[in-house]
Amino acid sequence: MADRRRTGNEPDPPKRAGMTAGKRTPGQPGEPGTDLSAVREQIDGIDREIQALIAERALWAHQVGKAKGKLAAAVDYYRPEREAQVLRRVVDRNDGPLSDEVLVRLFREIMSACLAQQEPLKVGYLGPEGTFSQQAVHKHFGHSARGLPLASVEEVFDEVASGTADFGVVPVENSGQGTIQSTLDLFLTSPLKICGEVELRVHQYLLSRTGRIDDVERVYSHGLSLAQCKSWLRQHLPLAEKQAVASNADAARRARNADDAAAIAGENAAHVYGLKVVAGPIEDRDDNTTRFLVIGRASFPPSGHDRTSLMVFIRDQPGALYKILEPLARRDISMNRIESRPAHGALWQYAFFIDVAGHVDESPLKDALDEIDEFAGDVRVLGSYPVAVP
Ligand SMILES: O=C(O)C(=O)C[C@]1(C(=O)O)C=C[C@@H](O)C=C1
Repeated sequence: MADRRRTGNEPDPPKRAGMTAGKRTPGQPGEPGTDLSAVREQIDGIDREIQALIAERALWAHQVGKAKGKLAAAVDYYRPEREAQVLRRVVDRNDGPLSDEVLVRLFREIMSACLAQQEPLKVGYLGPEGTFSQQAVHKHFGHSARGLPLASVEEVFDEVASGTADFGVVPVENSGQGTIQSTLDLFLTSPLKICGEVELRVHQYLLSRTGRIDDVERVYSHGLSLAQCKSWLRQHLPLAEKQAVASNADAARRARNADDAAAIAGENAAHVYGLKVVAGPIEDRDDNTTRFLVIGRASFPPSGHDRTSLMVFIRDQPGALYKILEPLARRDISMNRIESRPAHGALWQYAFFIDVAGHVDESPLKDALDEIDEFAGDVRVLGSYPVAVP
């Protein structure tokens, strides 16, 4: 490819050319039927159009960058609310044959590449490479973002807070195992904001060097992954020793060093660590899904379909929680999560993590929070962010 680095002085993006000449749709009169070379000619023509349109879109996205003015860094060009709106429109327009998920993935990659024209985003996650957290980074930010594998979820918080990473992606709950308390607790002392959520269907695989189940005497994995495959393990490897380690990728690394060991991890860990798939998917529930939060240093405007995470400190007094929840209920604001954790620093005080529908800058949530602030106090908004697009 020719070097087309941006100087900021490029001409305005070109006017759209009409590009549908000669295009046919399968099943319509005049289409080439099953004549292979004629069908491929159609595909070649469409590819030319797609490529020209992607290039044109990239020019416009760069123009948007210029419209935003001279900003400090790549992170300032990122607009999660706008990306969510673009993706929701993709889903609304979709009449098949490709699934919503596939089209969303393709458009995310296009936006990711468009944004990286300014400079790729740096996104911290629980490493090493090959973890589900890394998959969540790719799902949300596309492959043009630069992933920073870190040693712990705590380190992800630290690197985002210090500015080394623009954003971080941290696991917060699993459909079968519930909330990951250790992640929630980090919000108690962190100033960071939640600016997105990612839902990832998690498929677990048993991986080993030999690929033979009869060789397996030890199984390594993250504690949560072992729990997600408990029945399968009981049925197929009842005698093997189960050992919880820091991450699934760490498990894969260990399995690489011994013929009698196996790891439970995502299928891509097999490629990253040179292991064979013994069995999979082996998760007990076929809807096994992990929800991740995107953490950053800034708040973003509404996208039209948002969720807000609140942290509420409650003293041990009658009706304290009711006073917080009543203004929400009276306004029909739906609440899809409430979780209590001991508040750090004071004995028998609790922090409630509450997820509600809506954005803090919009009614009715804004009015409810104003009322709660006046009467109940001690409510921290962890962030308002677009509801995950599939
Ligand atoms: O619309 C914007 O603000 C853009 O910067 C363009 C664009 C896109 O490619 O559509 C790129 C990055 C942003 O995160 C959101 C959208």
